Amino acid sequence: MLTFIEARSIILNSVRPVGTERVMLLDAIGRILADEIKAPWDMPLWNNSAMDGYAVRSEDCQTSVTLRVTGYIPAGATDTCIVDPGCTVRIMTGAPIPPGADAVVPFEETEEGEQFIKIHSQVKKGQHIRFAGEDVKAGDTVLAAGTVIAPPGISMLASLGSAFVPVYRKARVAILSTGDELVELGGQVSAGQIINSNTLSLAAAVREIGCEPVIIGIARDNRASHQQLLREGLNADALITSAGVSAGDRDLVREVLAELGVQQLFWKVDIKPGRPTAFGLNAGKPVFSLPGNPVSTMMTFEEFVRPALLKMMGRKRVIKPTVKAALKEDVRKKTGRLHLLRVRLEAGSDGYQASVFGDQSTGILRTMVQADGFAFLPPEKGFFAKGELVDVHVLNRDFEMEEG
Ligand SMILES: Nc1nc2c(c(=O)[nH]1)N[C@H]1C(S)=C(S)[C@@H](COP(=O)(O)OP(=O)(O)OC[C@H]3O[C@@H](n4cnc5c(N)ncnc54)[C@H](O)[C@@H]3O)O[C@H]1N2
Ligand code: MOO
Repeated sequence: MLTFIEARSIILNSVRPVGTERVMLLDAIGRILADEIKAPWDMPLWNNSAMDGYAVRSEDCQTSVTLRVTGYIPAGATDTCIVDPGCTVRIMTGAPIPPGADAVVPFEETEEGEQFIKIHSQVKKGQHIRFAGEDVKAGDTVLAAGTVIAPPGISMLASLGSAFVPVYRKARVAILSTGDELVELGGQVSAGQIINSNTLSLAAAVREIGCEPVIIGIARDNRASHQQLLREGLNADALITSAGVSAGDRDLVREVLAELGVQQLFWKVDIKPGRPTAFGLNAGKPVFSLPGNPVSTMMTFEEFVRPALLKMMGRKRVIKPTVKAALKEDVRKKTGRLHLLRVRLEAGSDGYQASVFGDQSTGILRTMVQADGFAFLPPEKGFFAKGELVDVHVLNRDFEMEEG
């Protein structure tokens, strides 16, 4: 059977970015830049003051000096005035440095009179001036292709006049649940039935990473229903199904996918949970068949589907960060399979600690709701002592934030 790493590699080697589009700058937040952005001009465009104060000629100010105030330049001024020897000009932060001046003295370092000011400290040439091009030079690459666009990137693009930005398109991801026992949220739940939560957890997970979920519905446990809805799902950029992939009598997903031309690349991975996971390609588009237990569905999404979808949207870093964490208690497991345990994390001065705090059965949703990460317990070992370091995939970093 395939190992976890082998299965994930097959998936990641099979997917490609879905394509690009241009969006308005504000809509680019959180998206991935598709082309590098070069600066069309210097930033700042001209030498300007970094302080509210006086623009001076530094050579005049090597000892205590009195200077005549001959002008005033606010930010945004278009006409400027020359600073002659023995003179100074009042200047505001962001205003252009006037000809003649080569330094700025902040108000606090002057003694201000009506028409004269006194400066007692020595002034260095260039002090408190922001020079043209000191931040960015025309032609510099300011954002590389593949950058996740965050507010600082938006600021840079706005400053350089980019109203529209080339980004990777959002992948459209079809989601199909399967099973006769399922009822849609809001419907009447009779004996033997359960609410279709997988569609919603998957749609939420898909949306959380910036893809567009396309909810296909529920395929019932017969061939015709599977054929109709799987075919519909195959129109999207990717298809995720849940349930119907293990050894049950009515586990039809793989069979019908094969009939529809999907080439299966693997079925079954040596992990717990998630063993019945299958993966295939339909004309280059990925098809993920995840096990139906809601916990297994979400864990296999996190570990197999999420990295693939991120790659399809142009992301380079797609695998969750791994930290080493010390187990807070002894843990036993069967040997033979890689086990992914839902753990809570604590960050202390000695590093991370992981507690296996709840029932790890795949039927227990509550443990999933409270987990900060998945601890990876390797196949060959059956006992892990308290204090032993294990690899943990961090689900989110909220546990490291402080209460306010
Ligand atoms: N003989 C074997 N039996 C099972 C195996 C096996 O290898 N051999 N694997 C077990 C494992 S592990 C898992 S996981 C499950 C997964 O099987 P399926 O993917 O075929 O899923 P189902 O059996 O249809 O459903 C499992 C479970 O999840 C509930 N479910 C399904 N869909 C949804 C949904 N959309 N929303 C909420 N809950 C859902 C379903 O009612 C079942 O309780 O198979 C084991 N058996
Ligand atoms: O692999 Mo199943 O996914 O153990 O619950």
